[in-house]
Amino acid sequence: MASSSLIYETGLWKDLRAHVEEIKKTHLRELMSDTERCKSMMVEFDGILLDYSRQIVNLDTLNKLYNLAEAAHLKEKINRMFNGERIYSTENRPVLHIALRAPRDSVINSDGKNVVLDVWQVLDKIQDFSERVRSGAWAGATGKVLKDVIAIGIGGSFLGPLFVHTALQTDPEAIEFARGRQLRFLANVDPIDVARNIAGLNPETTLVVVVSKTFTTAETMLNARTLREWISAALGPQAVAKHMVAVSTNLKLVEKFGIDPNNAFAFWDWVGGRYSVCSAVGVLPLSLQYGFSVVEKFLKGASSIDQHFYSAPFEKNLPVLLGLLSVWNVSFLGYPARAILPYSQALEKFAPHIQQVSMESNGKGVSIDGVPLPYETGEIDFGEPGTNGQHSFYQLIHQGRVIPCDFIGAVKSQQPVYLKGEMVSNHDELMSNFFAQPDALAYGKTAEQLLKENVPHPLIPHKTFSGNRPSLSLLLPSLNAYNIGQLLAIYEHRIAVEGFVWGINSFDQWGVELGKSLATQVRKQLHASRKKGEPVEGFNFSTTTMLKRYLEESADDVPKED
Ligand SMILES: O=P(O)(O)OC[C@H]1O[C@H](O)[C@H](O)[C@@H](O)[C@@H]1O
Repeated sequence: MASSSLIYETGLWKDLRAHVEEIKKTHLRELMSDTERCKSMMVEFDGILLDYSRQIVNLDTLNKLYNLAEAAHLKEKINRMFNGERIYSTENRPVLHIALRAPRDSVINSDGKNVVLDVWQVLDKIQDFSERVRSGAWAGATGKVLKDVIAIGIGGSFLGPLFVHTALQTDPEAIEFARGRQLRFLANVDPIDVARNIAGLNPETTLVVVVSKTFTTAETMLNARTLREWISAALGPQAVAKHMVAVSTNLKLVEKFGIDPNNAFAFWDWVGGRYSVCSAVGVLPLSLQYGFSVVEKFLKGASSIDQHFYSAPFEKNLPVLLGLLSVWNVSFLGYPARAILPYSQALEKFAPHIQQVSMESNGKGVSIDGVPLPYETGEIDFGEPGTNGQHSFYQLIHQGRVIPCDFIGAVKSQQPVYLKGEMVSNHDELMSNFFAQPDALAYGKTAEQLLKENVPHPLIPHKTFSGNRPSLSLLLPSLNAYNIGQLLAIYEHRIAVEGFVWGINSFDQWGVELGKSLATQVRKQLHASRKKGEPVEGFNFSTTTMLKRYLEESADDVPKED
């Protein structure tokens, strides 16, 4: 129980609170006119430029935030993570996703064991297996090349790999390696998702990868049984051995399911589900689709950020700066949401992935010592690629609620288009918006400006923009596998920084358990009512009414078993 004091009780926290009034006196328009200030808020590392000058901060704010980080022992916490200490206290585990992308010759010890050796043993196995599948040396039961892969998994065993796959899909190098192959993801227990995944696929040419850290997740296991049946029905039960492999930390359950443990790719309990995309969870399906060499570049990009995060001083450290700014926005300025706005269709699945990493990590109600928090943690993350989002929810961001925005853009497009006679290239057109939106949010538009433009008086209030809406911009050189790895690691570590400062455990997720156990109760009831005609019992009036109606109206749809 409570052993250390909350960061909230420190003088530094109170000092930052008091500082809010001060900073709010200056509009972002004025803050932006201070070139020296803006210059100091541009930070570059390994080709990535961060511009946070449109945050509602001055140099004083930053110093106060660095002091807060010190009071929260941020550096020590980062070191403890990198040293393999058991910082995931509620399950007494280390948090070592950084080891998943560490160079082969590096040493990261956990309990006196160099885990990098284990990591590379699995990476080598993935490389070998994916090359055999891709070449046809490992073929399906009827001798055909397994050119299509369905990866079954949910949550952390799905969102990260989906994000990276979506991002690589149009990368010119990755395209070459993916020719003639397909990768699909089956996550939802909704049978519609099964139907969509198998549509147009032939079991003879399909490899199913069951991805589950625990190998107990209800959705994943039911989907795995469903696709096992799909393969068996078409090719006979013996075909399963050639058509199904697994990724898990629980190799015993993999075997029990009927998958040869030799065809299973391990990872370890020191990898959190939502931090597992660099383990076999992501590396296996992505290597099957794009070849191991492309995926290795992705790992290298993440590793570069790991080193930077570990060693750069706070004022030059991208994840630390981003994390501290988030804490500032949430805890002091009182902005509970964050919009993730990549100006690239390739990053279409970035916001959904970060949603899990961030909201499952930092949406907590107690401190790491179990003390109820007197302040809120975590952000409400959402986002869409620009420019699509502009035509959807930006209205609210410009004139409604204040939502700090992350603008993410790339200098080079994966798929440039230059049309004759157009003013600019298609990528320039996209990026015009990337550069314009942050200023629109920061500066807004005043009634005086509108008057000068002869806007009719009654429309002036409607066309006025208050401005003073914070954002930050990340400009990447391009969006190849390496850059995608960098981006992933920046956000992973940013989220850890926030959790470290808030003094919470960013690595557990007890909040998802209650719903799961209530679903078990409902599942039992549905079984008892359908199979034995038992009445609905033990639920409140509302749930009972809904359940009865569902059972009655679907009675004819469920086939009777003998
Ligand atoms: O990989 P699995 O063990 O199947 O877990 C899949 C997911 O389910 C859980 O409910 C957790 O909330 C997620 O963090 C996890 O990634």
